[in-house]
Amino acid sequence: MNTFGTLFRITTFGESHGPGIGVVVDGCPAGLALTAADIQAALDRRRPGQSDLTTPRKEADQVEMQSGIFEGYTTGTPISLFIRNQDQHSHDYSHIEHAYRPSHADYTYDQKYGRRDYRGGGRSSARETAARVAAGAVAQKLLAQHGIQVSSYVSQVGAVAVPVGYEQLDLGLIESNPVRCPHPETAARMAELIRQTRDRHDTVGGLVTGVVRGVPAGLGEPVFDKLHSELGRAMLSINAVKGFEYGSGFAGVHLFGSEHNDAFYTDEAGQVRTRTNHSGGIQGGISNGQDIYFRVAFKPVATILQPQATINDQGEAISLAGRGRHDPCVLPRAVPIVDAMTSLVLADMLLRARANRA
Ligand SMILES: Cc1cc2nc3c(=O)[nH]c(=O)nc-3n(C[C@H](O)[C@H](O)[C@H](O)COP(=O)(O)O)c2cc1C
Repeated sequence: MNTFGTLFRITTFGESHGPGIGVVVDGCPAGLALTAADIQAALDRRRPGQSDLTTPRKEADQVEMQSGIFEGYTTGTPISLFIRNQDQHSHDYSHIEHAYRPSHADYTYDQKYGRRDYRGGGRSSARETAARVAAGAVAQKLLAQHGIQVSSYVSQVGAVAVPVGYEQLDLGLIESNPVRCPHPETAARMAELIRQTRDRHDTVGGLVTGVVRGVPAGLGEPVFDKLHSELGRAMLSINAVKGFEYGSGFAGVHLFGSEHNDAFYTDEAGQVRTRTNHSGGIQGGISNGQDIYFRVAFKPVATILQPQATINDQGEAISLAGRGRHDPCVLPRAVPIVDAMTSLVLADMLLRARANRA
């Protein structure tokens, strides 16, 4: 399926080497102030060539708004956003026409479809995520109107990790460095590790931490499409993602119930709050009004500029080395993708919550 969401719905289309990539956003309410600049700002955070830490590939990623907006406001009709491909360099890909790149999607696409666009991976290319980022910017505008703020940042690259939790960070610093890590000392060490990895013609993975503030209690669904299961599905649908955890996550198994329980209290303003937030702002699949936070693990991506043993589509052993321009670490560019997928889930749940009570 190329569609995501229930009431706030997106369908993405396009390949890395076709005319472009696009998205149709269905179900966005009318009357939301929206300009191309809102969407462009998000795309500029994802596009290649932003710093020496990302691929030097140049894609301007200019968004064209083709429908759904009139005089600066959404009209309630499908919003169609298109991003033309510019820097395709098809000749970079001839060496992989018949090869199965290790840990990429070539073999599995051949098994499923029996044919594939080998130039840059077609639909398996993370270029598709540009469409999600464009749609996510629309969702983020809707959330902002309801006081919901979505942010995410790089919290680990390889073994270099931010030593404190998100509550102790100034999330206003995320854009203060090219790594998108709001802990400047750690960001510098991460940048150094990414440069060393690039110079060794290798790749390195890491973690993105997502934080959502201002979520009212009551968003989410009780059984299969719990708020955290939808967030997990959204994150695990991003290229190169290997893991998702929210709240205390896997580390919670080290605590006893007496330590893990989030005690309720009512604050001076009469708001229901919890003293700790191991639940990650979600209980029974529904937001409880506390911050939502989660972590997403990205693998070291597959294309490395050094020879690797693999096979071709005839099953013959070959040696393959990546060519061209690739990210040594996709974490800095993954941040706006995590923001987008988070915003899409929450916008959908916001609209669904309106249908919950008489
Ligand atoms: C922003 C971003 C950029 C990526 N760039 C590359 C790349 O340059 N080379 C590569 O091998 N994989 C890259 N990937 C990952 C592949 O798209 C992904 O590993 C591949 O489609 C196989 O899917 P899987 O890893 O989810 O199983 C990138 C992922 C993201 C999120």
